[in-house]
Amino acid sequence: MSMLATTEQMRELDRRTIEERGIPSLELMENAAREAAQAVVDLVGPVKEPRRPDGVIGSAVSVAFVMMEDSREPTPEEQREMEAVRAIVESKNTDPTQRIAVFCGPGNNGGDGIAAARILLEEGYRVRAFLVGGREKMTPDAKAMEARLIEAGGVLEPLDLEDRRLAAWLGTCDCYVDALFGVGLKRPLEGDFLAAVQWMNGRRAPVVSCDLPSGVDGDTGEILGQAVQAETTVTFTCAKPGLYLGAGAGCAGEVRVAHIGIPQDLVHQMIWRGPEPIELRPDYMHWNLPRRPADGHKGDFGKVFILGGSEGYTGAPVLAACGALRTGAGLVYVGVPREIYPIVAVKCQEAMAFPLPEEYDKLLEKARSCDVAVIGPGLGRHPRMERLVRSLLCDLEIPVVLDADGINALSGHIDSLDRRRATTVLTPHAGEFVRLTGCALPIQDRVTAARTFAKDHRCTLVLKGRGTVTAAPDGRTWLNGTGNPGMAKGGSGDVLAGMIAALLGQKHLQGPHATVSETTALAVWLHGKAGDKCAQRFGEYAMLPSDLIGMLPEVLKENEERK
Ligand SMILES: NC(=O)C1=CN([C@@H]2O[C@H](COP(=O)(O)OP(=O)(O)OC[C@H]3O[C@@H](n4cnc5c(N)ncnc54)[C@H](O)[C@@H]3O)[C@@H](O)[C@H]2O)[C@@H](O)CC1
Ligand SMILES: [K+]
Repeated sequence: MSMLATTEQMRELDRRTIEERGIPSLELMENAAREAAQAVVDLVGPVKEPRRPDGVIGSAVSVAFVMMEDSREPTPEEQREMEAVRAIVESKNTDPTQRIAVFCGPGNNGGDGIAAARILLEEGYRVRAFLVGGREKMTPDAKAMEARLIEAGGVLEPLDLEDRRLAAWLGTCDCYVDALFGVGLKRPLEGDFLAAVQWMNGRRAPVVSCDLPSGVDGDTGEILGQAVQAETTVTFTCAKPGLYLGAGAGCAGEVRVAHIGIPQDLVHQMIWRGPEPIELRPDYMHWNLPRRPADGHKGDFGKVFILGGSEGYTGAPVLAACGALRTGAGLVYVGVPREIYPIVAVKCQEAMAFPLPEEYDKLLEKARSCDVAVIGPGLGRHPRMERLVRSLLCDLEIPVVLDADGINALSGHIDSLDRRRATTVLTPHAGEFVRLTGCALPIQDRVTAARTFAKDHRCTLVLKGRGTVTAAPDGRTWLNGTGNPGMAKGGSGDVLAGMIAALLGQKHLQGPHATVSETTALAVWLHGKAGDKCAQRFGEYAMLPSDLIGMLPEVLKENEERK
């Protein structure tokens, strides 16, 4: 399922499941815990039986000796403590049964952790569950899970990281479960919570996070204080936007969506058919690009008009043109300033470069003869060019993809966008978005920022970055899960602008269900997918935006409808 739920929607969904459908909250928690426990088992493997010693764990033993901060002789009591710590560390050799530490917060996320601890204990793992924060804050469900844990022979201990024996045991763990906070996180982590997060992040053993990596804002991906770096995040019922946005995406590891017994019809009613759904990716094509009509000719697959380029930026319009051609465009025209025309013309094979005519009307006529325009790649910020951009926006009745300096031309002139009679897709990165709107950096809630802009200005807004957000004027929103930091290089955006235009220009791709925004989100997904394949083949350091274009045949072919 690719629908995402906000933290507020999740709370409402839980509430209605319990109150209206009579499904006990403990049952939901038990299911959630079972899924989290399974993720732990997947990481650490089946329970190992105790076996004979086969040597000393060298690196771990040194833990015992770090205790002495100066070089004085240890007191007898310190000596005993060191021996005890050493014994704990060495016990891992005689008792290889996997050790799991579960860090539980006071809320229901903590309840999930306590229940997961019991399940793992019953399976035979060495498990210790720790409560972080005061007992007085524990929810009734968390307390009920504690009672079940005790019944199963376990105990919920307070977490004291100053306790050297405890720290030594924790250091021998094979896996940590992070059940500090889920959708109830309200403010930055501090004190014992922060210390627990830092502890987990400082170890090599993997972390399984319940619902969200603690410290990640589920709606925005913002890090509140610090956040757990998870190996696996088992998120319940629906994934949350914060798992794909910004820094949160970097903390989530592998995201697994676990069904915990919330009725599907309720999920459909509240999330799928909710007023402003957020999707992880556009699903309408079921990941198959429809076959090109057999009798189609080049005019049927979209004529793309590109306006861009300036002295020093001769590559940008060419990258956009190649991106468009490799995404199926029928004909691509590239209009560039006369002084760089000879350079651009040499770089173009299939695309048709032309020098910008002196007369505006001639340029307008040329653009009007096309199905879609890309305005902006490498255009520069000369006032004359910015005026030209605004005039074209006003006069052109074909869809326009506005990128880079095309977007900059709107700052202080947003009315040029509002007056448009045809569709506009804007593709700013954070810096361009800030210039356009005057909002402050960093943009904390990128989903809301993109949505608000798209609704206010009746356009499609693609806010690029980790977890690119595509927002439609009707409130629908897509988050993108593909892509990687290797794409953060000048030129990647030009390729994307060309790709979006190519898909918008191909009429057979747009049926009753595929809106401009949805098609745009598809281009974003394909672009990221090409990036991921480039990262695999060339590595994130070396891959180039032109490699993205080179990878498009593979990506598109994989997604073409099979014969
Ligand atoms: N019945 C339900 O509602 C279910 C809830 N589930 C789990 O419960 C979670 C939601 O539970 P809760 O609403 O109790 O929320 P959490 O468990 O995420 O946290 C809420 C508690 O943390 C405190 N808190 C928030 N930020 C803090 C901070 N920075 N420092 C210290 N304390 C802070 C709050 O005051 C509150 O006591 C979900 O994410 C999910 O993991 C699942 O068990 C499924 C069923
Ligand atoms: K968590």
